[in-house]
Amino acid sequence: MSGALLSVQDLHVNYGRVEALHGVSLEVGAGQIVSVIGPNGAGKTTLLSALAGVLPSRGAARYQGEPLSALSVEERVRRGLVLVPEKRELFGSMTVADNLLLGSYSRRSRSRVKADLDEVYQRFPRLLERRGQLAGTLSGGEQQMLAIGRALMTSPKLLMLDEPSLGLAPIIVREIFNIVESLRGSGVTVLLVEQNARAALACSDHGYVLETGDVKLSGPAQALAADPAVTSAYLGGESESR
Ligand SMILES: Nc1ncnc2c1ncn2[C@@H]1O[C@H](COP(=O)(O)OP(=O)(O)OP(=O)(O)O)[C@@H](O)[C@H]1O
Repeated sequence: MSGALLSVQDLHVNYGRVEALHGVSLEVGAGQIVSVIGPNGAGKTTLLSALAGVLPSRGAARYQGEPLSALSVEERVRRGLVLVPEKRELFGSMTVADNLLLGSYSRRSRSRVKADLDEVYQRFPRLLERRGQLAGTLSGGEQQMLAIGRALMTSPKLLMLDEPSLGLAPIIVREIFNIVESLRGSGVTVLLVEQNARAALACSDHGYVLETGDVKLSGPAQALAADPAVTSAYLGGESESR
């Protein structure tokens, strides 16, 4: 894919002497939703942490055509490469509104912050209702919405979501994936890491299967969801159309 927003080639990441990613390559085109699916320990979180710059890596990754290695963690965020981590990392003793405002800490214009906040509340009416509530007292699904909402306050171009469905009831998972899908219409590109392969592939354009630090399969999400190797390992043995 030429002109990809993110292009990763032969990415290696080590934890000490143990290599966790053995040369991962992937591309994310502007406006796409791209999923990385795979089992526990496959290296999904490691991949996103390396792309966010919080883990050192080797290989060639380019974001907006520029070598990622030249960009600090802060510079990546400033340019719109934003990670919503698996553990959500909210400030539990601060209110919903204050957590959201923390996402806009680098913004100078108050009117822009206000506009972004209004947009987040429009997308997540539940956060508006609970704006004065302490983040630590929210349900798991609400906390995930807050984590995504806080990331949206940074005006991301490429939002990297690490297992947004983790620990959530199926009905809430559907709500979260509807939100992810709605981001496409807002010009936000998404790189989604998920163990819930069915839900992830159903809302994605393209998918990669990561196993023990290697990309084992990749292709259009619909084709992957119908691939017997994927259905037997990740989709409970049945192929299902979108
Ligand atoms: N801080 C660490 N130190 C040493 N090894 C680590 C560390 N973090 C992860 N690993 C190892 O790296 C490999 C990839 O882990 P990673 O957390 O990236 O997988 P994952 O696909 O995100 O799994 P999960 O879905 O369980 O979060 C695993 O073998 C894991 O044990």
